[in-house]
Amino acid sequence: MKGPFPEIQGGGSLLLAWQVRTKRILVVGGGEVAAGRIVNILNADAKVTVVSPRAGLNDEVAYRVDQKQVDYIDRKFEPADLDGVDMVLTAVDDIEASTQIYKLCQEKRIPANIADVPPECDFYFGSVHRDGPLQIMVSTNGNGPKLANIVRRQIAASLPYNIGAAVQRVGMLRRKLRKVAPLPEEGPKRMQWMSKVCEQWTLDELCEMTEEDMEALLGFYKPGTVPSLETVRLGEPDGAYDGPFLI
Ligand SMILES: C[C@@]1(CC(=O)O)C2=NC(=C\c3[nH]c(c(CCC(=O)O)c3CC(=O)O)Cc3[nH]c(c(CC(=O)O)c3CCC(=O)O)/C=C3\N/C(=C\2)[C@@H](CCC(=O)O)[C@]3(C)CC(=O)O)/[C@H]1CCC(=O)O
Ligand SMILES: NC(=O)c1ccc[n+]([C@@H]2O[C@H](COP(=O)([O-])OP(=O)(O)OC[C@H]3O[C@@H](n4cnc5c(N)ncnc54)[C@H](O)[C@@H]3O)[C@@H](O)[C@H]2O)c1
Repeated sequence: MKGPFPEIQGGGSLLLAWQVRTKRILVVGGGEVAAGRIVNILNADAKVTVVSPRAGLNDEVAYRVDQKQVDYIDRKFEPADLDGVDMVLTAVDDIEASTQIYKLCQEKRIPANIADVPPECDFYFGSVHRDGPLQIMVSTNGNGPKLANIVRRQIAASLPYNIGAAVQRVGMLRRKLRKVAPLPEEGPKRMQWMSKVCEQWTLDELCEMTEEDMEALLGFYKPGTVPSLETVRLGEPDGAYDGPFLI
């Protein structure tokens, strides 16, 4: 009999939004695949070291090195390169070197992705859509990377054109709200109110919300009720309010 709880569907992977801002990531190799990996991890503000002989660098990786967007070691991988490293990504055209690096990473318990060698990956990459603070990742769990790319593009095409901007505005409003209602015990009410704003306002309204609108909206802050953008712009609480809820 089915229980009331979600059924477990094993065989997936754990999709996370890994915060690598303060982490050191070693990229082994400087070809086309490495170039793609480097974009992904620089977009996540990681500290990046690339190790690869200069002759093997493609134009994009050479550009990142010249611009000092990454630290660079001009030679083949050596085990000491793993010192102080939090994550390793390899993209080399040398299967034996890859396997050796993966084994060293396992010994040192450093999570590693060996490009295109699934059994030697602690985690896979996915196909990612990015629009400002919004990221959507599609994984087929190793079944069909090209299909992941196709699904990702289809999802992206179906999104409202301004969704990234809406997410960015909502983030700003949430930070401001936490200043207006900072107490931990206000958390549940604050969260309910924020959810209501997201549900009641259209995406277009969320996007066009200026900082002035946000300040005005927060002047109306009262758990359980959210005024319309129109009301906020009129600047006066409507009949439903017994005045701004000031903390
Ligand atoms: C999503 C993406 C992210 C990225 O790499 O950034 C990614 N591969 C991408 C493209 C791509 N890779 C390949 C093709 C050729 C067409 C085809 O085979 O379909 C294309 C298509 C293209 O180039 O357009 C070849 C390939 N890839 C892997 C193998 C080995 C194997 O399957 O055994 C082989 C076969 C080699 C061979 O046959 O010899 C393995 C992996 N590739 C993964 C990720 C992980 C699983 C992700 C998932 O299942 O969702 C995993 C397991 C490990 C990893 O590398 O992390 C990126 C698309 C990004 C985008 O465009 O949006
Ligand atoms: N390019 C693709 O679209 C693609 C698609 C599928 C699979 N792959 C696989 O991904 C891997 C990398 O592909 P690529 O296109 O980036 O290769 P590439 O030939 O462009 O680059 C390989 C890089 O590895 C470096 N390298 C080789 N041995 C090294 C070592 N011991 N230490 C440090 N650096 C070393 C080289 O200098 C070069 O920068 C390969 O295994 C390839 O088969 C690539």
